[in-house]
Amino acid sequence: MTGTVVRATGLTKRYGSFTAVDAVDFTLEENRIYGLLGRNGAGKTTIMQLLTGQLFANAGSLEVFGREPAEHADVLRRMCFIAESQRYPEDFTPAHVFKSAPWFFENWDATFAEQLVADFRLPVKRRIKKLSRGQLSAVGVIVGLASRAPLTFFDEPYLGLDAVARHIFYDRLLEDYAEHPRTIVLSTHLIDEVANLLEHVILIDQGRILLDSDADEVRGSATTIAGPRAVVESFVADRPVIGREGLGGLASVTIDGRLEQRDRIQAAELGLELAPVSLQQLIVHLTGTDLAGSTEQEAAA
Ligand SMILES: Nc1ncnc2c1ncn2[C@@H]1O[C@H](COP(=O)(O)OP(=O)(O)OP(=O)(O)O)[C@@H](O)[C@H]1O
Repeated sequence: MTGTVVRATGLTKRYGSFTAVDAVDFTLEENRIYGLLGRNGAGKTTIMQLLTGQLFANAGSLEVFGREPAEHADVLRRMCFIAESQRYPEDFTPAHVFKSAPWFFENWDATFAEQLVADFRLPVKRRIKKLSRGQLSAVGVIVGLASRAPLTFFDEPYLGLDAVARHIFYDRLLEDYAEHPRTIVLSTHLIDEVANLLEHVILIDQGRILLDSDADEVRGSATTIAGPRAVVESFVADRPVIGREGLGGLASVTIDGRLEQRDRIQAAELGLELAPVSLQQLIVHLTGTDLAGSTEQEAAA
């Protein structure tokens, strides 16, 4: 059974004369993992702050679990928001944070939190202000996971986390989500890393929604064709090209849309390889820039 957890209509947030969130409409459904993606300053954090009652909208309507989130304790209690630079009380240790977590999160699983502490090798008795950047992020990730809040937001939670720790986060998130489904919103620039986690993608650009789509549909909406440059270029000649890469005589060209069966057969006969397009490539195309600062080589003209 699924239901709508968040319903935003015409949601608008202005800072003075600047419109950070511009009349957006979207819903978040129960028990799905969302990617809230977009370039720096797109409005992702602002949207999450509106949803978690930390900011008031200037216009539009917002329902979270059927009510305005701000000042409704019963709604706020069902949410967990992990910010990029989460703050904790002065002189707290991670142990203090985890001990007080059940007051805020009724689904808190202390055993799961302990397992995560071991996974992240977190020194729980060290004062938070003495923790490394990555260890501080691990505290937030542990709170976000072990709280099992019905609506959980991770706003770029991995600052300073090394690759091993980030993959522990992704693995534990997926394992735990399978056992305890809930709605999770992940805002990140490391799109390729989380691509397989995401079930739905909302792409924000300059305060507006550019894409709101099932992740599988997004992935299937373009194709990469690779092989000898001349053969590839001839194959894509009349098709909508959205990206080109290559080295020497080899080219890899991405086209918008799916290929028909006869095109696939023709590509195979020409010895061309067809590959699915990464979510990141598509998003780079849609927003006009590489979010992760990719070093992929553009094909020589
Ligand atoms: N308190 C504020 N006063 C004025 N402008 C603000 C304020 N907070 C955010 N903004 C502006 O609103 C826009 C959206 O900011 P927001 O933090 O939501 O972006 P973001 O998508 O989360 O970006 P990033 O990926 O860089 O974290 C930005 O242009 C930002 O400069």
